[in-house]
Amino acid sequence: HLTPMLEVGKRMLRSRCCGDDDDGRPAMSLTVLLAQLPESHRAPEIDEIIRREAAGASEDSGFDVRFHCLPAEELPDFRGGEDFISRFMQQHASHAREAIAGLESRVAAVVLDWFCTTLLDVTRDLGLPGYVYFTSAASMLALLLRLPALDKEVAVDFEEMGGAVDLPGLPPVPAALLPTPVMKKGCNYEWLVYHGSRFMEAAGIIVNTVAELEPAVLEAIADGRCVPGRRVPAIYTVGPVLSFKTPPEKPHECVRWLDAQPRASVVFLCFGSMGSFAPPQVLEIAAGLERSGHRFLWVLRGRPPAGSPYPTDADADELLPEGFLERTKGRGMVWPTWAPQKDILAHAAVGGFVTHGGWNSTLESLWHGVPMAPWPLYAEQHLNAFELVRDMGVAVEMEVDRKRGNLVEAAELERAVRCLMDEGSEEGRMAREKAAAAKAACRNAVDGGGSSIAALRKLTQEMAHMSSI
Ligand SMILES: O=c1ccn([C@@H]2O[C@H](COP(=O)(O)OP(=O)(O)O[C@H]3O[C@H](CO)[C@@H](O)[C@H](O)[C@H]3O)[C@@H](O)[C@H]2O)c(=O)[nH]1
Repeated sequence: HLTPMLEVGKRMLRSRCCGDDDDGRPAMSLTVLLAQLPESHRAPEIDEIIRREAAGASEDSGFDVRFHCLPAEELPDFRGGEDFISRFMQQHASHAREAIAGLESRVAAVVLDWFCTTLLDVTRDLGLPGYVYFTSAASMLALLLRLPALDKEVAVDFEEMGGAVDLPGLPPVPAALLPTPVMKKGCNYEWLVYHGSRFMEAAGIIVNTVAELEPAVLEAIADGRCVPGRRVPAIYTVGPVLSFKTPPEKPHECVRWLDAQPRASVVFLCFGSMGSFAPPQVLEIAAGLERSGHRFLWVLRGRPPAGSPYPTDADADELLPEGFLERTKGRGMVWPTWAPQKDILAHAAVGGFVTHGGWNSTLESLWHGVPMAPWPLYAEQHLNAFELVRDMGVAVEMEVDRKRGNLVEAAELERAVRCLMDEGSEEGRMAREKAAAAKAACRNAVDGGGSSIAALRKLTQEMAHMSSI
């Protein structure tokens, strides 16, 4: 959530719509408030992002960007995860209030990550407009906006209800493809219902999507079809919000390997910041890739250690079938740790992407016109996969057995990879065409007169206007 949100902030500054001073410097600055976990629980990556951004942000955008870390608090009880972040945010509310009230510059608006809607109480008390930044697709936003009403209509678990859920702007969504906490009304369910209702109090909702990618869902939200009878906050589609760093002088090993492969010949497999598989599933993937005959670049991670959601580096020799690396030498590469996904998707040798369907990965793939085969694992990824295949047509379908821990058998992976990559595959051809059109839509959106630039401009103008009242 952090990286795209920072990028949005920088883009808002860059849009220079809050009126330039005479010397040409913009009058708008950005302060990033971070609620911190105690050091014992902090991911080192986060500290690294803060350090890097704090050092480079102002320089690379030429604007005033500051970080303000709120004092670390004792952690609320994590049992079950339910409401954890909301309670965490409640603990930080007074710190956030003090920090915002104590800022030297006049505050135009506060933008809250969508997990932090609890802090809308603070912005209301301070008389400031509170916007919500939404990190996922408009389809997920539509579901969350509709969830408080849906919750009253459906007394049982959605899973038990079976059938499909009517989500305006999308084909009926099978209940079995709803995000896990919604489907089972389990851990975090109440928390999602809570956010869905609080979104309605926001001054506006900023969404990391592109108007042209999800037109029907966005229209349904704007028309009030998700929350009948109430005025929905303005939606600002500002995506794709991707931050690109200048590639390193010495290309990454994965990129150098891709340099030696023919155009659009490699299928890339990567499963986000938290995706990893149990050893039996790894064997199925290996068998499927081997039998498909296609070239592949596979980011293989090891299971997370106890207490952490993040995978470890994989021990490829231990996990892979005997002789696999030998047999696939030359046409396959297994990368056992974090990979430079953006640079890989940008490479001309990549022709398809087997992805967990996280929204950032999806946008990165579409930005480069790479068609996908989604393999959803958790969060809202099943819904994303449904939208990518059934609505946008930028992906081919892969059968994922959700009842058996999102299992994909070797034969099914082989079929899906062939479908995505074989030259003669009609389904693959269609997905490639749609992905190419999506690429054009993404690039147009952030071009001079594009929809995302226009939305950013409108947003910053609105903020400037409100702060001057
Ligand atoms: O080896 C890797 C693995 C991941 N990435 C990057 O990590 C990010 C992953 O983001 P995303 O695809 O959104 O997946 P998650 O990290 O799983 O993101 C969470 O947040 C997303 C946005 O809300 C949701 O869509 C997801 O379901 C949720 O799991 C992307 O920028 C990738 O390029 C790498 O660079 N190298």
